[in-house]
Amino acid sequence: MQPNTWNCIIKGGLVVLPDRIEQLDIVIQEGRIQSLMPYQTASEELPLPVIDAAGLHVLPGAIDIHVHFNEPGLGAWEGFETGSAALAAGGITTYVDMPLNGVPPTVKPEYLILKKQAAEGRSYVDYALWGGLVEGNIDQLEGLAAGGAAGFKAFMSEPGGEGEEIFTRADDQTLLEGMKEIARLGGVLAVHAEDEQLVSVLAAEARQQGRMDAIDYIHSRPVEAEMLAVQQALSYARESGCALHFVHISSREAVDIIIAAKKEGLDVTVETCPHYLVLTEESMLTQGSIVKCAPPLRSRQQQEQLWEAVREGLIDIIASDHSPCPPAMKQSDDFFAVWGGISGGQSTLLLMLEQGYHQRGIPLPQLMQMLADQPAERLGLSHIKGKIAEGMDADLVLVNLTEPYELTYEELYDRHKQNPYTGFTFSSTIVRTLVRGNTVYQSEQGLVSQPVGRFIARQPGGVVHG
Ligand SMILES: NC(=O)NC(NC(N)=O)C(=O)[O-]
Ligand SMILES: [Zn+2]
Ligand SMILES: [Zn+2]
Repeated sequence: MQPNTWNCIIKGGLVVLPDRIEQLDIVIQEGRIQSLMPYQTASEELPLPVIDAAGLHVLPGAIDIHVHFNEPGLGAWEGFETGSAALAAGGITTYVDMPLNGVPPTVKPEYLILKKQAAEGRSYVDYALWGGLVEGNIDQLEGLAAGGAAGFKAFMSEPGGEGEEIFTRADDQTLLEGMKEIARLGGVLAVHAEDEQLVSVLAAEARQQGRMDAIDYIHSRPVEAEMLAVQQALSYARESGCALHFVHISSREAVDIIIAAKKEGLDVTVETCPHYLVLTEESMLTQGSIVKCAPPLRSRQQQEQLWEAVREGLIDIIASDHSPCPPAMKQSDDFFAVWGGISGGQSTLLLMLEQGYHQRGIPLPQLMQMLADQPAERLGLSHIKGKIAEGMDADLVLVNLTEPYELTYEELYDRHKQNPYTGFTFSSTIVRTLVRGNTVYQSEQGLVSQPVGRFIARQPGGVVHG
């Protein structure tokens, strides 16, 4: 048997397939789904350990393509062990770590190797790694792709950050030339789309006038800044032919611009995050810096329009943008100065089940398209991850949709436990998380295995396990 893979049968669960839900037995061999069999036809034949899933739903393990775990260099902010433990407890079985907020940032092949070494043997779930596109590193992109980078990330606004070699904003020329190179490599570029010119002028004006509260921060990063940057990035995608992914889109206006480009035939995808669907600018006024993010939380009306986009199937991917920091970096009277980032990695699936399925009646297969199938598709992982089908990795989450679960401070596995939904009671409980057939988390016992996660190297034209 390959290391880190397991054999078992998951019996009688309500299995969420891409287009329907069916009661099935799932036979797992060598960490892969060997067969999906009608209920009660598998367990007698095969001498395998049986996991009884009667009364539970079996979902494909969620795939979070947008987390910041801060290693190498800034493990005190999060780190692979605590970050991936939080994801395992939240039913996430694969993540893709962002190239910034670590030291050094992942902008050279040798830095990608350092990150792989930092993660080796320390992740509870499988992972891939983003490379970065920054000013002056276009000649490094081919080496990053050869090293297995899942794709590339660029910022159109200043990302901020710490360390002597921080991740910088991609100016227009870097963005366009970088997209041409990424298109040549057959890769994808993920973009933080806010117009730096507009947000920096508005922030400077506010600070000159001594206006440095949460509301001033919110007003300094209006929806117009997101729309401007989206339009600019799309114009470069048209010119370069580069596949484009917009991270953490916060407004329906930006979604509509992206959908129009999709209809033109551009290869473009759109991601939003649970915090834009669950929290509003009011939350930033009441909960303060723990929910500071860029783009900022929007109005209730914006939120409902974003939910409509989710329901209409216009949102390709839901990702956490788990972006932690030491608590001290969240404390300042100047709201512009505190770290921007929300630590929601453990609660993405719970929130989307709660507000998407329970409250808005969005079917589970449709939810899991955004949480698993389409994230895998975007990063060339979809022949091994992202759905429940024969031959796929046995990355599964058993959920009890009728058992309430309180996300207490003690239940949080991330390092600084700054999850804004702490204390919230959900209608569903994540009962068990399996990575390639191995149970890594169980609701009663918590983490129940060593870190079994593996690096997934993306090779041009396909993916092989690292
Ligand atoms: N430097 C960051 O981690 N930034 C992140 N922070 C947010 N979104 O507030 C991001 O993804 O832009
Ligand atoms: Zn961002
Ligand atoms: Zn981010």
